[in-house]
Amino acid sequence: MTDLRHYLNRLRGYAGMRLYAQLAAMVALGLFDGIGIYMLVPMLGLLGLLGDDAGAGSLPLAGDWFEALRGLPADYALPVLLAAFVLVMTMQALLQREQSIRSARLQQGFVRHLRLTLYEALMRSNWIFFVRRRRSDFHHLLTSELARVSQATYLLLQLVSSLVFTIIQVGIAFWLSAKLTAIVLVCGAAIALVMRRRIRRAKDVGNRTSELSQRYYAGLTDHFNGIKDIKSNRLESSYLDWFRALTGRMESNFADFARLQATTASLYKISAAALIALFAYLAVEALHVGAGELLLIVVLFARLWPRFTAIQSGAEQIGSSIPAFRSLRQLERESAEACESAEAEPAERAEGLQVKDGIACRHVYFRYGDEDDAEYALKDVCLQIPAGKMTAIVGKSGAGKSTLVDLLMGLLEPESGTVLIDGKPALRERRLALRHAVSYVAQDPFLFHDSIRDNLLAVRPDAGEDELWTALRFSASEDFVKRLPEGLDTVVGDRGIRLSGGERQRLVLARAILRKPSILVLDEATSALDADNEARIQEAIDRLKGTMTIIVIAHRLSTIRGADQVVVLERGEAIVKEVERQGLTGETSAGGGSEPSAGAR
Ligand SMILES: Nc1ncnc2c1ncn2[C@@H]1O[C@H](COP(=O)(O)OP(=O)(O)OP(=O)(O)O)[C@@H](O)[C@H]1O
Repeated sequence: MTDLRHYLNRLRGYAGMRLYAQLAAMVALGLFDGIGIYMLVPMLGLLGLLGDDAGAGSLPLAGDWFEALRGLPADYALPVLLAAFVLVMTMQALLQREQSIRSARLQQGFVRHLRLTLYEALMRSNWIFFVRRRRSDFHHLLTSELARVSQATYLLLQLVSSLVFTIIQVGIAFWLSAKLTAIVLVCGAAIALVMRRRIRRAKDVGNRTSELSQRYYAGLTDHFNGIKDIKSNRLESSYLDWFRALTGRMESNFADFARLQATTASLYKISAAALIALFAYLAVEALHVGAGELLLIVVLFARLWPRFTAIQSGAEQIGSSIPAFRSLRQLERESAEACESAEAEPAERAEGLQVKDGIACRHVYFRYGDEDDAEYALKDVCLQIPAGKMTAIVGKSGAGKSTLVDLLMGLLEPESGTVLIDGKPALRERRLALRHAVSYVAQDPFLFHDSIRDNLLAVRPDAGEDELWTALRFSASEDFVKRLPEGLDTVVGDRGIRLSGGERQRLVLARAILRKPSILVLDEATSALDADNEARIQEAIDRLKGTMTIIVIAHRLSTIRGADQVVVLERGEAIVKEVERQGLTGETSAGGGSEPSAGAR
């Protein structure tokens, strides 16, 4: 119930007055429909299908109309009534059309609002939020779960419309015959009470649907990301088995829901038949109701009963979709808690913070888990990254190199200790401003499924053709891009799959340089290059020294040869080595682990 309340509040908050206008239109539609039915009896009377005493004369209000119609010349009465009937029905149809369009707009607008709010909250979340979560869950929520919420919104609007319609028609029926309507309503209420349990069962099915589709998305994302490993290790059959089992569970879950709905529909049909029999018996034998009144009540309830069924089935479906809204809300709440920038960055700050002296760590501790016994990835790290110089970070795999770089770039916050930018603590605002000035080239370079040109322009849309080629030249990519059949307009494929690892790395490096950063961070950025290309890039990076702060994570000695200082990390602890200008010799292995011969902590 709480989830439903939150959902309704959210819908009301989004739609505001539009929701009440929709409700008013629904009321008007119900009234028009009721008037249309009400006109049936005078019509049938004028057609001579009902006897005088059993016709409109016995109905409230209709008697006056009927008399007025009878006052008209005989040739005009029926055409006037029929024309009025067509007019009422036309107005109802036009209003219905307008209401359907507005309802669809409201539904789509609401779903877009949810989509946008969640996407924005995710985009504004800090890095640790992403580190601790599965990416496929975001896809799942933003696609499949949102589609379920969209469906629930559609059904909710239908349900409200059915409810309004039903209430109005029941009101009319009451007015026509309070006794008969009371009988039908008592039976209806008894049935609704019995059916309540079925809505709860629908909710259980909905919970299972959320859980299964989340697994489905997570599995698919993992499998297609790792498809090369699967194919090369001939693991297809075990993944197929997993897929068969999960889709089997999804199928039976869906079948459960279909069974639930079909049973509900048949229960309603059976009870409708029993009710009509009881109703006819009581009307004729006990209450001695007139033919006109009986006809109207039968018409009304014949139209209303399917609405009861629709209300029940709509409530079941909404019940089964509400868990999707709950998951959405939960992620929204969690990402709001992890929000690092509440509002859009002012344009002037997009320039980025220019680091003059350097970035420093003072007794920095960091760990990924928030449990007490979680291992520290960085322990008591003290170091200074001087501005305009090149610092290399080396160490064994898992020593904490990427974590340290993430802290220096302001992506992560230390658990204790301080990161200082030009001697001032790197508080949130400064960290965000710093990131505008950073270009980061990851270990696993990422390219969008787009042309090379668009991949480059993604970081600097205003860059001219000359600047693109200069950046490509810098990263030793010019030759291979020129050789591609469509040059800069060649589409690189999903994550750049149509290029070799080394080509991808060089393009990402070109993109990083194109941004003209004041801090360039290279995380094993040349690991996939051959010696020749690496040497060319190394020379280019050497030429950058003095113009920007360069931080490189490296395994190869060749990569750190030009560094001004080397930070050796070992199990999260850092040792800093000043390097003689002539470069590093074999005394320090880039794999880390050797004792420092000089340095400061
Ligand atoms: N997302 C994460 N969640 C939990 N622990 C993590 C996460 N990322 C890294 N770690 C842990 O933090 C420690 C440091 O990892 P980090 O990636 O910084 O090492 P690294 O020196 O960059 O390694 P490599 O050279 O293999 O990339 C490791 O023990 C690692 O297991």
